[in-house]
Amino acid sequence: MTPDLLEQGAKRVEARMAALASQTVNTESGGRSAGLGRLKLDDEVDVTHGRILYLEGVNVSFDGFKAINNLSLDIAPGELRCIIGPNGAGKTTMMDIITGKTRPDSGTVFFGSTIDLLRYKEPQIAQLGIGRKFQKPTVFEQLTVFENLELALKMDKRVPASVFFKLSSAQSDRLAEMLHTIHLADSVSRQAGNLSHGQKQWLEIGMLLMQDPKLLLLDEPVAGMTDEETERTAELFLSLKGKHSLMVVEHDMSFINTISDIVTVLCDGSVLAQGTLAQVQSDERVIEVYLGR
Ligand SMILES: Nc1ncnc2c1ncn2[C@@H]1O[C@H](COP(=O)(O)OP(=O)(O)OP(=O)(O)O)[C@@H](O)[C@H]1O
Repeated sequence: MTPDLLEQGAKRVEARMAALASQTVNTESGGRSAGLGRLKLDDEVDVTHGRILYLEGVNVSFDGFKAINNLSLDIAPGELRCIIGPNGAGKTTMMDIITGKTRPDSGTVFFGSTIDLLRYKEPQIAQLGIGRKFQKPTVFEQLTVFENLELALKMDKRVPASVFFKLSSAQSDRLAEMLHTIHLADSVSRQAGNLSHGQKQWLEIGMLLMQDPKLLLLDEPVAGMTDEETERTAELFLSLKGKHSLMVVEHDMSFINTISDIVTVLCDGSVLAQGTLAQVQSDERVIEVYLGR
């Protein structure tokens, strides 16, 4: 990461942020930005160095307790990375750092080669194209599946009233395609509150995908799902791999076995082991702190 690259990246992002503030950016849907108020920054994430996410030497302490301890990790564009580790390993805190919820005491956190995430606040990081899915589904229960996805397209915090919003044909096509991707094409008119837990999770993932995130962080996505829902979620994630970069925190080993390429094991706030699931599962240190519990 050269100072030049850093400077160029920071300048580009700052220009876009300034444009957002003055509402002069050309976006889809008649001046509103597509997605939940997020700018489209398709050309802004420089992955020429082969990394969409890069953490180096990150430290965070809470009241003297080191939750993240010299953590270094990187993810390639289009990769589906699984993160496992015992309770308290620092998985959630790591995601909090990437998304700007928690500020590290020291270290480096980059989105691509040029965007220093530590310069930005949580909403700006979402605008840059990092989506996050928490463990519990959060959809608009009173609205239909279709309306939830439509809302994900049209909601724009800068535009107070969105009553004049009308889907373009490209957006309608995209929405229809999304319904298939998230296995909800047959439930388009159902109220979200009446969906199963797994279907709500898919719907929320669909809402995030409508914003076309570059990187999606997912915290225990299959917790509480039936076996069938878990299988379909695995299919969904495998279909997203390559188009999006994904970081998935999970405890469900059979799910990880189905979806993973590289698995990172976190323990005591840093990387304990990394490799294929078979490799980390046969690592004595991993068995001792996590798998052999
Ligand atoms: N805001 C906070 N204040 C104090 N301690 C915290 C805070 N956030 C996290 N911790 C501590 O940091 C450590 C790492 O927590 P974290 O939630 O990141 O772990 P985790 O790997 O996500 O665990 P789990 O699998 O149980 O969700 C834990 O010991 C936790 O108690």
